[in-house]
Amino acid sequence: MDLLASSSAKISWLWVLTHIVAPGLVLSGLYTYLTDPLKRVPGPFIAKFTGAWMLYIDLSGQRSATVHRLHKSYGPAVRVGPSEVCFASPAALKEIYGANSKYLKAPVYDSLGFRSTFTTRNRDEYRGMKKRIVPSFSSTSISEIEPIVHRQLDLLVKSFDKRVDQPLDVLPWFRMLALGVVGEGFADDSFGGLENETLPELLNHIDEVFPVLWTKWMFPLTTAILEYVPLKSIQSFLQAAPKFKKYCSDAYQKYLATHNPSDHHDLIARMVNEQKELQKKGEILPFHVTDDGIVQELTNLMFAGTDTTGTTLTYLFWELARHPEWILRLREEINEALQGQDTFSYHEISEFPVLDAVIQEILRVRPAGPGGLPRFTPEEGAVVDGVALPGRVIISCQAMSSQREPTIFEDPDRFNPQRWLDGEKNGNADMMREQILVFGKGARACLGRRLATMELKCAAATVARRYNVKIGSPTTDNDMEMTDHFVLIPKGGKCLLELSRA
Ligand code: HEM
Repeated sequence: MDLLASSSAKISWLWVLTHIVAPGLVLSGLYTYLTDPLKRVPGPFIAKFTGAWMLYIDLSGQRSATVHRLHKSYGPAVRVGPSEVCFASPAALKEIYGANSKYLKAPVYDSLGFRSTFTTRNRDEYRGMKKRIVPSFSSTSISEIEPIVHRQLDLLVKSFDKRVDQPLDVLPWFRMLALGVVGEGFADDSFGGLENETLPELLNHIDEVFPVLWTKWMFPLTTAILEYVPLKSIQSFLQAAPKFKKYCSDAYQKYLATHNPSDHHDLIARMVNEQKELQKKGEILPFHVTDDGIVQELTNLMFAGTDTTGTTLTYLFWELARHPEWILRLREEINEALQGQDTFSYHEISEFPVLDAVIQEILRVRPAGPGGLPRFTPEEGAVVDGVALPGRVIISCQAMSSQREPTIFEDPDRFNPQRWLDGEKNGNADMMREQILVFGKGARACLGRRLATMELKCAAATVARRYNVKIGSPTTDNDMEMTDHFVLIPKGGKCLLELSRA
């Protein structure tokens, strides 16, 4: 009797499975497929169902290279997840990032650093934050930072002089230069890298900040569990973001102890003065002028201005080592104009054509931010480059693809500054510049662009004038393969070159 009952129970479960569950799943899959508003957007089959495959690619640092390959196979619009589409066309660039864009930053920005101007998605909160830091990026403010750039470059050259004619990993040196500039320029603390010729611990934490915040955002449960795992390496990894922030918090406290903000007009002084004004009026402080808000803004500026500029300079001198004719042309241009003058101001060199072409080309072919800048479609949906999208779809263009558009850049993977010199003569330069996304575009474009350009040009002129550069190890080209975790990172984590006095 019992046997009969259990076998009839088995039959009925099997029956339910084959007659109800399986057809139900097939029908619901079919319904999802037929009603899927993105079904006509080409892409890998798996992307219709999940974006998880992209997480793996993201973690391996291959996102921008993979999306670039997908565009080559599928065309200018590629679906990479159930509600994520990547674009690569001039029309999409204009639509998504152009003036008066209706697309807000996507939620992933919550994990791209501390709460600050860069990460804020809400339009009104963003306006308040931006208003407060914009004056620090005016041409007057940038010219006030210029002496810091030259001072840091003097230190760099002193260190390089001691290390000529031998293989040298230039990556940490250019990172220390970049950190020194933004550190002293915004937080009144260079963090001592080039002064002590030692990589500040802060730079090791910067490396880990993005992966930590990103892991927390993507896998909150796993991260919560990891917090209880008593392994030193895991705990140190998880603590990277607070440790990094602590350096900026200490610099802020040191500034307050040594300056009277009302006598100054730098970034910290302006924020603290606004804080005091509001306190005097008895008003509630918005987050961005609280002490914590100020420290978070400073922390993000260190993040935004260090590896971007440091990595660009590293890639530049690697490309110059591979194309020595360009370092010679650069030196010739500078020496001819400066006529034996030892020092120079940015104003004197900023318009040099070869220097300008070399910098534009390195930013094009080795963009410090190669990947997509994700935005969100509004609730009512949108049409991007002829593709109809429902609301809340993540859309993006990436510098890696727009800056390698073969119809605009001949032989797009090659470092060839000549294309910019020719472009200025034949009138194509503006069209080429339209494709450049390395600093973003539109209302959310990089506020540090002017500062970064000044720093890149001064550093390129100083170093190219003084040294010849060659590849320092048979592994260098392999080490310099591009990987990215939002910011470009050489795969090998180093760049061995050999400098010799010119
Ligand atoms: C080669 C150097 C640099 C590159 C390639 C670069 C790239 C970018 C990009 C692509 C964005 C826009 C991100 C988006 O739309 O999602 C951005 C935003 C930003 N960058 Fe840079 N950046 C560089 C240097 C700097 C420096 C030196 C600073 C200042 C310390 C800085 C500060 C900022 C800020 C504050 C924003 C946020 C702008 C906003 O949302 O209004 N950047 N940067």
